[in-house]
Amino acid sequence: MDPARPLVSLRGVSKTYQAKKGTPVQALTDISLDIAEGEVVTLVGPSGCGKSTLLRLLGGLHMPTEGEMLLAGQRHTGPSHRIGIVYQQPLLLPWKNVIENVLVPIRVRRAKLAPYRERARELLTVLGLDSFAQSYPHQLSGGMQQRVGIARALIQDPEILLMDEPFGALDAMTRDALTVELLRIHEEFRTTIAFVTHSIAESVLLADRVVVMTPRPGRVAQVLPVDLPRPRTLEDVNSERFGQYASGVRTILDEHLGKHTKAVA
Ligand SMILES: Nc1ncnc2c1ncn2[C@@H]1O[C@H](COP(=O)(O)OP(=O)(O)OP(=O)(O)O)[C@@H](O)[C@H]1O
Repeated sequence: MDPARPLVSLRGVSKTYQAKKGTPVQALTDISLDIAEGEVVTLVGPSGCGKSTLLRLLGGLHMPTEGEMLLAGQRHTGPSHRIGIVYQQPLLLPWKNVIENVLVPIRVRRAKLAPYRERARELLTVLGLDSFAQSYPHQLSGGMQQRVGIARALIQDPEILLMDEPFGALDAMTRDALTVELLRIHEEFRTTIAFVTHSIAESVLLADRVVVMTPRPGRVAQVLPVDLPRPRTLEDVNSERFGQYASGVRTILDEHLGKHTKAVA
């Protein structure tokens, strides 16, 4: 990481939602965080602490109430094709086949499709979906649909990939398979990733740094560097060092939450 030139920089960022009726909700307060190019940062914290809000700010989908956000040194003021987003539900268009779903962001930008078709096929191959390019979403399992969502987020070669509990709705085995897939994608493309999860194990396995957040209004409780060698595999979760990192994250969560955490091992 080159701290002198982070890809993303948040300085004193706060976010308050103004309800039409009722009291405003302060979701985040005074977040300062740098994310370096190629880095994987995972965000963990109790339910409602503002993780998704932070990701929406990074995605330019919401603006902070206070503070400053920079993307590659420029003020970050809205959505951009330089940012790919993967949600918990992939929300594929049911009337379009897999390859057309992957190409949706290109259509939305009204860019020429032809140069991206080859890229879409490459991504489907990387994600093990090459023989499903012409299939429709209802013909795919939940894990396969999420892979399409990941390919769709990668189609524009984003500088940063934002992932909001992308594997949270999947069964444990599919979740493990996709975690391995994501590690492989990161090895191959070195995409910068910000990843929200409730799983401490997932947060440690993926991360260069785990950002542990406090209960709402979310602040950064602590940033924990994870110095495990890459490439990583699922086997790594059995190592002693992995266990130490995981219990480090749990201790910080417990300090800030008591025992009321939704996080799981
Ligand atoms: N659009 C909105 N308008 C008003 N309040 C909102 C809005 N979005 C989120 N909130 C509130 O902001 C707080 C943070 O929500 P957010 O979804 O960012 O938390 P989270 O950490 O991602 O939660 P979870 O882990 O349960 O997904 C919550 O109290 C939530 O009710």
